[in-house]
Amino acid sequence: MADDSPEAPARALERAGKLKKQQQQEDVAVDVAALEEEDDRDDPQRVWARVQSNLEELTHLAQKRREGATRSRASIIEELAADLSSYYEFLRELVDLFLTIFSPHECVEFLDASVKPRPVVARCNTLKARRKDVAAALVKRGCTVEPLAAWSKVGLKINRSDVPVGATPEYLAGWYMLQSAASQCPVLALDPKPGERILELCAAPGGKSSYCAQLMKNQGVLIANDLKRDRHKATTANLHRLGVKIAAVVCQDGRAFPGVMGGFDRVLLDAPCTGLGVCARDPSIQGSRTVEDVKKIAHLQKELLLAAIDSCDAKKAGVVVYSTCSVSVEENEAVVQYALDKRSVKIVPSEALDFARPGFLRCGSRRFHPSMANARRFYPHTHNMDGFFVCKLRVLGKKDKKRKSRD
Ligand SMILES: C[S@@+](CC[C@H](N)C(=O)[O-])C[C@H]1O[C@@H](n2cnc3c(N)ncnc32)[C@H](O)[C@@H]1O
Repeated sequence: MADDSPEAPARALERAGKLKKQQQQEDVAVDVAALEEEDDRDDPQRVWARVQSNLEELTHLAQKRREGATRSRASIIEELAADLSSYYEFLRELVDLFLTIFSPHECVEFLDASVKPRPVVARCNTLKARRKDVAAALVKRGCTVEPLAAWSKVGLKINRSDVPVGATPEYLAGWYMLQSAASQCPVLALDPKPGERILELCAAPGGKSSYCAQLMKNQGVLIANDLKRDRHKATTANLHRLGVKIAAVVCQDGRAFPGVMGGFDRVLLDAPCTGLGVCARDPSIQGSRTVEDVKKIAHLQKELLLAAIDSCDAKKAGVVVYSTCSVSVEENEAVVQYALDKRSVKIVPSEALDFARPGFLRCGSRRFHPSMANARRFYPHTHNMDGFFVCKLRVLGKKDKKRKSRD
């Protein structure tokens, strides 16, 4: 029966008000639940647990399918990539890129090692001191040191130090340079000899150039070139401190270098790159580098590599070493393959670097020359070194080879 008493409108209003309030409370309750759910999903512990369970599921996918599981490999990888991106704070597109290089399990190992610092390494400068003297001086200053590795005669790993090792009197006197283990490898591949003409095309701040001068025993000619004038002060200061007497510091765009000087016995191209192998040193890389950056820089790297080859003395079968501190295939194997297609060069082994992983012969739909196995890849999770790529080329003849097929 309809309520037509005088109080009816007031009661109806009150009822409506109560209903509205109840509805609002329910809405808030729903939102809080949704937020809690979302927070829980992003909770690092839960994300990590999901990563582990997805890796487990991928390992036993066939068996799980037989037992009735219905998730596809693609959907597991999709969730894994999203979780890895949130857990390690890498852009999602970078995680996708790493998943084209590594298996899912290895990708997790790589990311985990990538965000942890690498050991501090002193490269002893044999132009001024012996390794045992450097070691003794550092120990006296409260450092704990050990030889870097069997492949290095000059590296010292500094495990603990009570003093800033970049400011000791021995450092200032040029007895050693702080240089990561991986950074020393391109120079070992180049193998410069006393009396030779050596070019480093992208040399600032001079870490690798000074190592070249050391192996050349300060005999020969060393050109340390870099595009960026503001970086030259650091190069000059380092070369001076380390007692290098054979270097000229030059400021040219490396792409135009063959028009400036040529006829070098060996050329090192330690190319500008995205730095995807050295994220621990610069954490901003993981949240800012994009796949578009990789493409752009690969274009520059190809131009620089052709210029490095053209700066060599083709008659003397010159040597070019190409290196980057990136792990992307686009900046490494693809750049070298471009040079193989455009110039008369072949990839040769870098014997000193046998311990590292071989370059890729394929990645996704890309195929590379079989000799790419002579290139070397270094990773934080396998070698406790920066992510690096090193490839040694021998120049076979004059430029502009028009290849029809890969031989
Ligand atoms: C990876 S760093 C070189 C590090 C150096 N080899 C060392 O060991 O100390 C790359 C260098 O390339 C230089 N660079 C960038 N574009 C260049 C270009 N077009 N020509 C020459 N140098 C360039 C940058 O200024 C940067 O110093």
